Amino acid sequence: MLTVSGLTKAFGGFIAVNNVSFSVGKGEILGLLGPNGSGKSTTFNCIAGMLKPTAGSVKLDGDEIAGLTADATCRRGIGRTFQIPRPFRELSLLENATLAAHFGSDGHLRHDEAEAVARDALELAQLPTDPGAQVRGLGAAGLKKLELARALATRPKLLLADESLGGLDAAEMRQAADMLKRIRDERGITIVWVEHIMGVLLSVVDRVVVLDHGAVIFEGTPREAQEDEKVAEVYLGPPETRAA
Ligand SMILES: Nc1ncnc2c1ncn2[C@@H]1O[C@H](COP(=O)(O)OP(=O)(O)OP(=O)(O)O)[C@@H](O)[C@H]1O
Repeated sequence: MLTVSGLTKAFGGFIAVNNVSFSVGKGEILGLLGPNGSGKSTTFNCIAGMLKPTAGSVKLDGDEIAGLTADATCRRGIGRTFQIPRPFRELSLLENATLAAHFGSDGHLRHDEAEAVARDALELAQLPTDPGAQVRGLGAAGLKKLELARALATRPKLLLADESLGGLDAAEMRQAADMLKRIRDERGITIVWVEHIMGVLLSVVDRVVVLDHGAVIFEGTPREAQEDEKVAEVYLGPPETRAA
């Protein structure tokens, strides 16, 4: 469904993403991993239209989308969450999700239709749907859920989830991972999940791509990733420096 080929992004003379290629099949959950600064967000932003690639191709169901704006990629069916949630804090949860539903439909939904889509998205993210439920008072996990609900309300076929585990405790991480899996299992939504920590992600994703210094250093199953020496080196350092 998504094919990234030779994706390159330079900031001046610095190449943040260097000739990156991978693909994601329909209904798959792909984990895009790598340490801080390895180029994950830049790759993600080139796919979602927040950045224009310097070179390369991004195809969604065979159509070239590299260089399209973020609005255009959203309307093609790419929904994304942001690492740092920035909801409209003065609006209710339902209003936040309804706005996202309107945005995702490019204004083609009636308000009651957008609200129905929003309720469904909030339910999927396990948030209250009553109009009185407010953003204030939500903790880190609640804000991450709202971020997910807003992305789902745009009715994506491909969900790009950015650092969904940041700031969560172990139980909340497990819940966040299970939620992404359920979204794929129940709705068939394809997911690219960007994360710098491997942990719980490996128990949920079908395949893993690991970036380091802007390049793909590994692609394979979660089990293969756990056994791969290059991946271990990137995450744990050279063998001689690791604790026994
Ligand atoms: N707008 C920019 N201008 C210049 N350099 C940038 C810009 N955005 C990112 N970079 C650099 O590109 C490299 C890759 O950054 P990127 O944010 O994609 O990494 P990341 O893997 O997502 O890291 P993190 O896990 O910390 O979010 C880093 O060295 C970063 O400093």
